[in-house]
Amino acid sequence: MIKNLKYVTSYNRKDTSKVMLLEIIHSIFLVVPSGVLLVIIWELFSVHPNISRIWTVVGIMFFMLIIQFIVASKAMVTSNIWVYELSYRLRINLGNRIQKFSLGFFKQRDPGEIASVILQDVANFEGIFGHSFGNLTSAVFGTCVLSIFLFIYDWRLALCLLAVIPLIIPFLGFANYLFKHLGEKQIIARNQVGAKFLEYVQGIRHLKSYGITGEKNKTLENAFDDLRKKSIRMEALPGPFLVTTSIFFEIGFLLMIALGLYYLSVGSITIPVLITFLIMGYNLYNPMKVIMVDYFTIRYMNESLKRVIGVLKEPTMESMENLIPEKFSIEFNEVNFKYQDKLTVRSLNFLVPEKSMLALVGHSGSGKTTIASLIARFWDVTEGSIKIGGIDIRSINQKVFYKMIAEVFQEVYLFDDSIYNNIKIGNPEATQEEIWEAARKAQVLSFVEDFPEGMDTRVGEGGGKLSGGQKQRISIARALLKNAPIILLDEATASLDPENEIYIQQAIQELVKSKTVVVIAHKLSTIQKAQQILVLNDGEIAEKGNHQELLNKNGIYARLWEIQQKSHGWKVH
Ligand SMILES: Nc1ncnc2c1ncn2[C@@H]1O[C@H](COP(=O)(O)OP(=O)(O)OP(=O)(O)O)[C@@H](O)[C@H]1O
Repeated sequence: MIKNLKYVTSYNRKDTSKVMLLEIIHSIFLVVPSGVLLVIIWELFSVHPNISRIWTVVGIMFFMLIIQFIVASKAMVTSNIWVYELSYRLRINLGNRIQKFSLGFFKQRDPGEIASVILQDVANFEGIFGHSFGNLTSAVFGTCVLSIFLFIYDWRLALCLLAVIPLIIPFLGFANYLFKHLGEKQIIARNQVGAKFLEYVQGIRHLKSYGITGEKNKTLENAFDDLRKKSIRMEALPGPFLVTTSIFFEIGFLLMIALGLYYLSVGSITIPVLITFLIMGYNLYNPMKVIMVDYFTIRYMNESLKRVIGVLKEPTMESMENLIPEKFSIEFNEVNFKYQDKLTVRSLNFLVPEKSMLALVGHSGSGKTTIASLIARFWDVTEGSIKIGGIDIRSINQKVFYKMIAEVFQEVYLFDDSIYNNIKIGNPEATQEEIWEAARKAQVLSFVEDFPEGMDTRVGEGGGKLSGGQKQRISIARALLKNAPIILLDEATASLDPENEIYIQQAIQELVKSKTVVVIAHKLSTIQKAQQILVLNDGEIAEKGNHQELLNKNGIYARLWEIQQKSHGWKVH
């Protein structure tokens, strides 16, 4: 826990020391007035009380009270600013870090989980740490200062009060153990609720269309129920152990009274000392109770912090050397790739010369999308290397790399903005003329003309107000505007109506002109002109050549070709 707190507070070391110092001063001024109380009691019990001395002490106590008030206010404001500053930095760092993760990271992790780390876990840190850090610091120092006073007055009674502490350690240890494990489970359940809720809201359209909102709602209810149970367990199970520790404090206090009375009876202490112990002794335990409660909340917060730091420490995909290629050939050298432990593509060796087209063909699950994703560096290869223009893609400057590649995949994500702005994403610096030109070439204008607001028409969340073919044409326009030298294309013509299909084919012809193209082909008729075709089988290259060479081989490709010729428009997978 200390390590995690050190990690976070390192964002603002200067203010951390300042807050600690203020809290220490605050705790000293909090307990010192009760320390000088003995002087008043002493005077009151003397035969001739020195009233002016009593007033001086009262004056000192009043002065300390004012200082304590000023320091406490300052500590509160400073620590709040400090904690909000730390959580602000945490959020910014998380945001910056997330930008550098492989795109594969987002496919692997639940978006709800990532969101809950940024929103919930950081908020947990902010809420708990701001409140408990000051309490804890002042309680620890308050206890130390108070103990020193008590030891000065009578070390035997002070020892009696403190002797209960070792007895409560095993109970605290056990409560701590329970809290850690149950807290971990509660946080997982809480994040599950977030993730399931997000999934439910995002998928509600499809759930409704299949009439299964009720079933999914049940899953959501189960997640809520799980969270309820785990939250109750987390609060209830360590509770009895904490209550037991309070009983030890009461026992310690009673023993101190008994011992004090005995010492008084044998003349070993005076009445003022015993009265001081009765007042201050009870106060000694209050900060300890605060320590216990706040310690457990801080432990709970630590579970959130662990997750935040876990995300901050996830490996990023930064460039090793920041090189910039001048040519745009693509070369695979002995590439193997595993998703987790599953070897998905193996021993891939091929070269796509600059400005030529490579088509990937194969049954569903044979590895076509994985190869395209590896070129786009959604993931890094497990073994071997991929080079662009002779440079390992891991050594290419990241910004340059993402500008070099344009993807037109089946899944098109459009922002809830105008068609014009959605195309502009391809190149935010493009002029109005360039955007209209891209829209024309990608056959976007041919459907935009039917909309009253034309290019200013809002497409709705995720492009929900457009058809699949229309969305794809916008994504081609984006790619055209990007004018990247490498195009990764996932042909999705099978689900489109004939009119849309013709438009998209025309748009693609525009897009791939003079580019290095890797196309995931579903209809073999569209790739006859490709310079190279790779036929994949279970992640390996089964056949390689151009259309005619592969037909001559009379293997898998020739069979697929024959099937597609017979059933016109039939999809390969
Ligand atoms: N994110 C992932 N995590 C784990 N396994 C994956 C992941 N993505 C794909 N796979 C697996 O890798 C294998 C290859 O998948 P890939 O998507 O590359 O095939 P494909 O040839 O493009 O299929 P399709 O034509 O159906 O899109 C499949 O067995 C698939 O289950």
